[in-house]
Amino acid sequence: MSSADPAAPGRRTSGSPASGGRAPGSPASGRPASSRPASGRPASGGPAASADHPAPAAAPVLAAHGLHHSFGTTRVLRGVDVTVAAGEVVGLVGPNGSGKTTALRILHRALTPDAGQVRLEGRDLRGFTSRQRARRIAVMAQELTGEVPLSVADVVLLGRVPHAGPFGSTTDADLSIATDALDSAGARHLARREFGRLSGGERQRVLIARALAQQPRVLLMDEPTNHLDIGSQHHVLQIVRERGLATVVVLHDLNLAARYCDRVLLLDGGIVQADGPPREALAPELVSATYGVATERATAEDGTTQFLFRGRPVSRRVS
Ligand SMILES: Nc1ncnc2c1ncn2[C@@H]1O[C@H](COP(=O)(O)OP(=O)(O)OP(=O)(O)O)[C@@H](O)[C@H]1O
Repeated sequence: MSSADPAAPGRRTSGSPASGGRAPGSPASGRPASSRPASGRPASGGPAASADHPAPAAAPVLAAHGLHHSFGTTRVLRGVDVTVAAGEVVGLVGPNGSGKTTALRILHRALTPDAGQVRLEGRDLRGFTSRQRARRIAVMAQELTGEVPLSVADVVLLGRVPHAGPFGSTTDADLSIATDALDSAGARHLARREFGRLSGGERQRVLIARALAQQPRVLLMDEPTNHLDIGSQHHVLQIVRERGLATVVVLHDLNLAARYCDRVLLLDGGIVQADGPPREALAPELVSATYGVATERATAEDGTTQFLFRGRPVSRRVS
């Protein structure tokens, strides 16, 4: 890839704990349209009405079943299923150490599970070459590799590498795609800056642009909003929704998960405690038991869900 500057040209619940409600992976847009905000960011940044988002196809693009994994003697995942369909945004939530990142890493083969299988487009993920995987799955990991002495434009163009021809040269199409990705992520003005000198939030936007430039079918994101200001958090998740990709996103902010995800998977102790529409998977009693904090759920004037955490400890579930 050249260092051309793209800026120049341009468990299942249906809310109940692990009880077998909807099958994991079933389309999640069962979330009532009325529960979605009519619009977003305060006036335009939330998810669009579900009518704007085609219902996810029944067949998942990416499906993991029966994942078990341990690090040494620590059992981290204990029979986890994760599925995501085209156009579906699945939120992976749960307390620190519950296994979210581990599950996400298994979904793109950065980690091989002790047991369980992952299928991409209906085929065993192990049958894909790394290049074939990279053409289909983009990952925005937690780590910010800030020491890389590359410009922002170069970092975003790295997203095009899996699509490059035999000589790896950057085409006009690559530049146009990278520019579009930078625009979408609100980072075009950063194109000529050195990546390693950006702020945490700026880097986050650039890494999102790189993932978009990859033009994947599946987007895996590990806490993509953790360095972003409130407005930017909404902006980024709105972008994610608009792209219509099969997306699995690790989030700590339950208000964001409720607002932007079609389906939420609540992990605790390596077990899926709930997998369903946010209204069900994030029922206050489930949230309280999972996080050990008194939780109330309110509905704001614009119809969005707002969690209130009282800070008062309550007994946690023992997984
Ligand atoms: N490479 C590793 N070697 C040993 N233990 C690990 C490794 N990676 C993760 N763990 C452990 O596995 C458990 C789950 O970690 P994981 O990162 O999946 O949790 P998480 O839900 O993403 O947490 P957080 O919300 O804090 O990011 C933790 O106890 C962690 O210390």
